[in-house]
Amino acid sequence: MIYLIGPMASGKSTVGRSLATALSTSFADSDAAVVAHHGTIPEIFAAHGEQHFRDLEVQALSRLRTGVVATGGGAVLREENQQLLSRGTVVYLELSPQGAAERIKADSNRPLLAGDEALTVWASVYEKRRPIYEMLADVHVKVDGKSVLQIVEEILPQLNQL
Ligand SMILES: Nc1ncnc2c1ncn2[C@@H]1O[C@H](COP(=O)(O)OP(=O)(O)OP(=O)(O)O)[C@@H](O)[C@H]1O
Ligand SMILES: O=C(O)C1=C[C@@H](O)[C@@H](O)[C@H](O)C1
Ligand SMILES: [Mg+2]
Repeated sequence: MIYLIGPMASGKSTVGRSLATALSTSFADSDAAVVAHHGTIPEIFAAHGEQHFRDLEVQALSRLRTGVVATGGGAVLREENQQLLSRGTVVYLELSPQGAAERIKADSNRPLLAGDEALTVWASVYEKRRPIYEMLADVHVKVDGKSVLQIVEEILPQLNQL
């Protein structure tokens, strides 16, 4: 199992799909798995709160057992998920605030980034999580200024060296 971790908009879903294709394996996304069963992420946050979403995220991740899995940006917060990820190979995508600014402007699907303070929130959420991403990472790639294909080509040789 290969898990993609990193802050919101770092490209876990996009790079994960492309990495799975390169490795001729399956791709799954824990956010998409939650949404498929429980409705959109903004709806879940609004109706039941973030901790309920985290419970659903733990359930979804525990059910994904093959191939490449893109996690949600906050999945690493839960101890159960940290243990699960540690049993697989973890790829951490690092993104700068400048890179994030370009990506999150027009996106309304991340409840934690709703509103004018989106980038400030993104950065403060990231700083709290950065030590966990670094602790879990087997492979660490800085994604700024790189195409999805370039990122995949950077990940592949590092996976082979593990
Ligand atoms: N290397 C890249 N270059 C340019 N744009 C990218 C790149 N990777 C991803 N993107 C774009 O950035 C946005 C965020 O990507 P993506 O949804 O894959 O991030 P994510 O890490 O899965 O975010 P989340 O934590 O919210 O699930 C998308 O619009 C995607 O098309
Ligand atoms: O970083 C986060 O806490 C989140 C990231 C997204 O992938 C979603 O899982 C959700 O919007 C929460
Ligand atoms: Mg995603």
